[in-house]
Amino acid sequence: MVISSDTYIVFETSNASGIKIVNQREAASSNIFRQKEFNLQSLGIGGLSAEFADIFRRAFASRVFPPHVTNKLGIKHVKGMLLYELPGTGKTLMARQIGKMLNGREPKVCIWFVLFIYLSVFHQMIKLIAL
Ligand SMILES: Nc1ncnc2c1ncn2[C@@H]1O[C@H](COP(=O)(O)OP(=O)(O)OP(=O)(O)O)[C@@H](O)[C@H]1O
Repeated sequence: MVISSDTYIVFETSNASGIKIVNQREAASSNIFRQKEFNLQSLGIGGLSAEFADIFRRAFASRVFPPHVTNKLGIKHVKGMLLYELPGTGKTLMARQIGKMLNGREPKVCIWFVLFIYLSVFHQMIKLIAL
């Protein structure tokens, strides 16, 4: 084993140990997925495994690497995602369940953003009709 100035040593403890390691945030990998089971059935989501895998790959894959790795590789985390599909097909359900799984906040629909999208599409349609 070779230890250089680029070597990171990450200390981990088992949950039952009661020991909390602090001040190694830069080196430690994200623990948002530790002991989280991605079982869509148990989350009450049916038939969206492919969509979930896509969301996972795009939004969360980069977050499993420690910050020093993502910084060096210039990887930027995805911070937002626009889900689009027909009404009632599980977009909100999926966002809500993923949020719960990550101990995040309840998803909110930004009405101004939705309005902006509608106006943009409307504007494009007017331009097409005018041609
Ligand atoms: N794949 C699914 N598995 C289980 N329940 C689902 C699924 N898709 C939709 N539902 C149920 O149907 C209802 C509507 O779903 P949801 O609100 O997530 O749809 P949506 O795509 O966000 O709709 P909208 O575009 O109208 O906001 C919810 O009660 C949800 O639990």
